[in-house]
Amino acid sequence: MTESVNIALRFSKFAKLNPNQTAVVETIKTRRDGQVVYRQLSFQELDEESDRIAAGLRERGCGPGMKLVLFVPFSIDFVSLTFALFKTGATIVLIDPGMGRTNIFRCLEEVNPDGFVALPLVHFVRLLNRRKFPNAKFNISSSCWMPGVIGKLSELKKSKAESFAVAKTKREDLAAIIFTSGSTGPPKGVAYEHGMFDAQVEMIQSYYGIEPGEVDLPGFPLFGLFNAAMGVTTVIPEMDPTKPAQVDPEKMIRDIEKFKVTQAFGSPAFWNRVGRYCVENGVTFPTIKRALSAGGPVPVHVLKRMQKVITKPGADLFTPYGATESLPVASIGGSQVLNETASRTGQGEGTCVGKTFPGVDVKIIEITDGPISFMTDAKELPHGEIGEIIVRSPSVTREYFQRVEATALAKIADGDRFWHRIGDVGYFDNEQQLWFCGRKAHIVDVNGVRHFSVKCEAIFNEHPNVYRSALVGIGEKPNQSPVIVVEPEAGEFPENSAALQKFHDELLALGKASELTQSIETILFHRSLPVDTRHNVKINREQLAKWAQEQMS
Ligand SMILES: Nc1ncnc2c1ncn2[C@@H]1O[C@H](COP(=O)(O)OP(=O)(O)OP(=O)(O)O)[C@@H](O)[C@H]1O
Repeated sequence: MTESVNIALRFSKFAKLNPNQTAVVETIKTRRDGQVVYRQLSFQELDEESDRIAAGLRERGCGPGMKLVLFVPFSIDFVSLTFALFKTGATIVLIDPGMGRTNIFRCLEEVNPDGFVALPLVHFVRLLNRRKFPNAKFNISSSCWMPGVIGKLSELKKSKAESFAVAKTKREDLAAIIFTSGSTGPPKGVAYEHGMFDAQVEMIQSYYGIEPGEVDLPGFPLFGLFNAAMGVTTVIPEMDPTKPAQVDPEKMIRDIEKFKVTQAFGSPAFWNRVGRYCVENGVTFPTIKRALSAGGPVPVHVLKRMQKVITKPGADLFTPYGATESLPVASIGGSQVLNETASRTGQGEGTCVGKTFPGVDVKIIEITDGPISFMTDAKELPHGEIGEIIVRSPSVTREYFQRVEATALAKIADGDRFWHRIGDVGYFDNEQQLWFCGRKAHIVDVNGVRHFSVKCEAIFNEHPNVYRSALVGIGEKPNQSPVIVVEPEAGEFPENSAALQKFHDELLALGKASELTQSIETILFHRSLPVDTRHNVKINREQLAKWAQEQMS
């Protein structure tokens, strides 16, 4: 008999062995006197609660083959509902609330869900648009009763679970459909099989040496689920996970100190804000063993500040590299970046994302736009040459949900296995370290010469008054005009023409001094570059190109 694979099984197994360890903590409210009220569940309580919810869901007809949209905020209920759904064998559809109404509707219609496990407000919107979701009959409200719902979460929590058994999910069964952040084109539904989540948990835990009993503050909800499967306590941060750039550092510091957090995950925008506050106020994190940051390159200034904040010997800020479709791929620690690779980044060599995880294969192939059906059609490039990054591992996803064309563009068959084209460009150096040079869609082609965004921007980012910059191309490939759009550091925006001229000339001189950026003659200043809604860090260069064109005309 084949063994069942499901991260809910990992979680339950740990809960049986360590029933009293705290599994999840959430903030309920802050009293008038400033005292914060928390709610927490032990592993046993979370396991039993998710069993009862799963039994209640199953009683009402939920099971394998069903696709249910889970739309509740990151909370204890989110964690117990997710494990309950995994236990029933149903497929969870996860949508980022930050992706905007139009995208949310488009994604939901595409999935054609069998129902919604959601907040009353979501049910209200569902009711207004019921024709768009013809199959959505299995609807559960997370709080009050709504028309068309067949149950409430509070009722599910009272179900009898004595004889409940977890569905026998196989490695290839569909566990979840998770949408990409849509920073290059519309978001796509990534089909996650149970075996892929399981491999992800295994790889992340063993690579970083994450031990049961640790305490994590995950700025990104998916990490909360992995924690429970690793025996790690989750402290749900009091923040809007769709707005990491606006996180309140004081609240993060409060919880990191109170719960002696050993690990915290946040996008570079999260650490930028927290790190600045900590350095300005002399705050350090002596309990943190590892901070993690992903979603885009982590700027050197962020790493430098965090190095002052994370004081435990041997502790570091790591920057795992990967994507929704393929996580993890590679990783590097902030101290290695600062000691060894940052100076090369400043000279335009790209961002070093480190060595690949054990069990992950990465190749660099010649850059092409169309689909590549078989690996025999791809041309592998030697070390040092920039090409498309492709990846193969047990956690890499096989397809986009019902998107044949997008799947064909992103996957390459290789015998009975396959490779994922991550959509990024980069190269391997002689020490087998992977360097990220930007997204393939962001290459600017100047008379046939490819300009890679991350490499070129780094030259301008060396100016002390530049917070970040973005390379955009005006016109059609291969004859685009390159433009660099600069967001100055706070308080450094050139407010008069003399300041503007000076800043402009300094940047132009920097650009002219490097072979990579010699052709860039147009420099524009922007107060706040448009960024993605999930990590608040990926610059929307498509939108910015239109803005640049308007400015120039
Ligand atoms: N450590 C890192 N350093 C540099 N870039 C990173 C790092 N981690 C992730 N990225 C960038 O983020 C991308 C993955 O982003 P994500 O999966 O959130 O959605 P997306 O790819 O932006 O969505 P879409 O495919 O819809 O545009 C990677 O391909 C890479 O460009």
